[in-house]
Amino acid sequence: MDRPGRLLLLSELRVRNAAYDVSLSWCLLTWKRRASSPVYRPFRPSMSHSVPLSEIISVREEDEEEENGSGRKDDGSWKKIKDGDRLDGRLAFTVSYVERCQQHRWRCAEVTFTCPERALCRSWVSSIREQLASFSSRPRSLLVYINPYGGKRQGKRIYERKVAPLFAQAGISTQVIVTDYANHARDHLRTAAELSKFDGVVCVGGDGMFSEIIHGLVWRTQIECGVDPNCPDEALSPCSLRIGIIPAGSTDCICFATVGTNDPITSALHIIVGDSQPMDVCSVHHNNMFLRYSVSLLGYGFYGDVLTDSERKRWLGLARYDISGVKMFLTHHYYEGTVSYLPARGMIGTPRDAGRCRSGCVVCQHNGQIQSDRAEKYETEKASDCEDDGEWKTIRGKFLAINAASMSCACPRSPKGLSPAAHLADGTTDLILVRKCSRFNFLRHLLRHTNKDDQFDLGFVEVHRVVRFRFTPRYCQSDSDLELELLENGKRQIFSQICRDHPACGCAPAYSSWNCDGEILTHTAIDVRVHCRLIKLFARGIEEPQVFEDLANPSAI
Ligand SMILES: Nc1ncnc2c1ncn2[C@@H]1O[C@H](COP(=O)(O)OP(=O)(O)OP(=O)(O)O)[C@@H](O)[C@H]1O
Repeated sequence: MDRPGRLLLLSELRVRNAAYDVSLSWCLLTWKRRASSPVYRPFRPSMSHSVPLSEIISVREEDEEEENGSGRKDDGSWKKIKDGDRLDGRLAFTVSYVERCQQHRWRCAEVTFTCPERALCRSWVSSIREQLASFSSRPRSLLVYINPYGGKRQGKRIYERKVAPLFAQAGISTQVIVTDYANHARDHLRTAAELSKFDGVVCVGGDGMFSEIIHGLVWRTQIECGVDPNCPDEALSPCSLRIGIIPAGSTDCICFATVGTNDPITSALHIIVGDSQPMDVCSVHHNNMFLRYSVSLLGYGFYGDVLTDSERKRWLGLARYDISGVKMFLTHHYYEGTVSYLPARGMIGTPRDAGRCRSGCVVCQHNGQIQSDRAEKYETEKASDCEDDGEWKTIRGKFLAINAASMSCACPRSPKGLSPAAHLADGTTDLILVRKCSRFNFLRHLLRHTNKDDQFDLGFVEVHRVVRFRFTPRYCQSDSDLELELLENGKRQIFSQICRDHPACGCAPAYSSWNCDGEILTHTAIDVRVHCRLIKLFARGIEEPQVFEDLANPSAI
């Protein structure tokens, strides 16, 4: 069998009139400048470049016009060719590849090689094309949904100008649907979409649009696999199609957490090279009735109230979140209820780790394996109480906020996010309980989302890594629960309840709402279960700066 590093081609070719030794192996394309003089030249550009084949976007033979220096590109546009770039009638080919820029951005770079003979040029082009065609993870056909009203209403323009040309260059065929109404994409995916024709689904929009896509895709997968989506105890079947996100919304939190930047070109390149990032999805039920899926934040209390209030102020644009945030902070409502949860057992990592979920995360890999082993065991043993072999814990109290973060929820506004050490694909969610405290203390907690201090290192905040949880607001608790509480707390409690039920007195409301990835849920009593690695994105997680720098400057490797 051939070894991965085996050399496929080695030739002396020219790049900008300089001689280079160019080699092609199964994993790398390398071009190294031939030493013309032994004199040390510190300011000369790097002498050696390497590009992983997996990051080559396309290769094309230069046409006659370009060879003759007329400078016409394949797509009909014109580009400037400097004198040194003129190819003087010799045959040449151009390789487009991923180049890393600052802040996790990717760009498409090009290098043109000039060959001494036509046959050699053809051999190079066909060898590189053969290698690219052998990458089975690369999508060939994509179903694209564009929300024309997301964010600044630039979705269509962003796709047409920045993304479609790259897909065409990489030879990807597309079916594009511009949505006509909210939930158009979800409904199309649930029923009409011929999914067998595609290798992936692309969402051009924000987090709300992404949520539509997963609701359509996850639902469709369950129906096709015979799983009842309304049953909270059923393990959901993973979706086979990957999802790409081209950010064109207002916050684009999911894109930021999985790619490290909100940049349409970077996202398009991750799709083209066929990246794959698994991701957990939480199902949210109320009494055996499916409500929604969530991938980022479920928030009751503060974050639920901010969303509810901001929805009434849509006309204010993005400023509505800040205004509602300040208003809800000053209002300082707290809510009573019971949280029960199933802690994550036998897994590595805690919500207070210093390490972060990054590309190739070992915590996700380890915990994901444990979860799939358990799921297999469950399948073979069919143990009805498999889940209950863990111990449910219960906390009753008054809370300013109850948050479940299935990912860090980092975004440009809050670079650390609500739970900085949360993982994308470890099968858990971080349950954060902020108990009733003074406004000053709550402000301290909120400010820690933006600075370096540990936001959980406060007496009134607790955090648990869980695989399932339930919440019941106080006034949904059973009569016997309430009687017990009243007996415990004495007569004063009865008057407080009467007061709360009486709107005229203007005291705090008894219920908040759940903010589920930016949508308001219709019920407050919910049952949430994490489904490990239910979906996959065309992404690779945020790359560590070290990896990033090494690959950006491969000659240094
Ligand atoms: N054609 C359409 N007309 C009206 N609404 C639509 C249409 N297509 C999609 N939507 C809805 O628009 C909502 C918002 O879209 P999207 O998430 O793309 O942008 P955003 O809200 O500005 O960004 P973010 O969610 O990142 O803050 C989504 O909930 C989606 O269901």
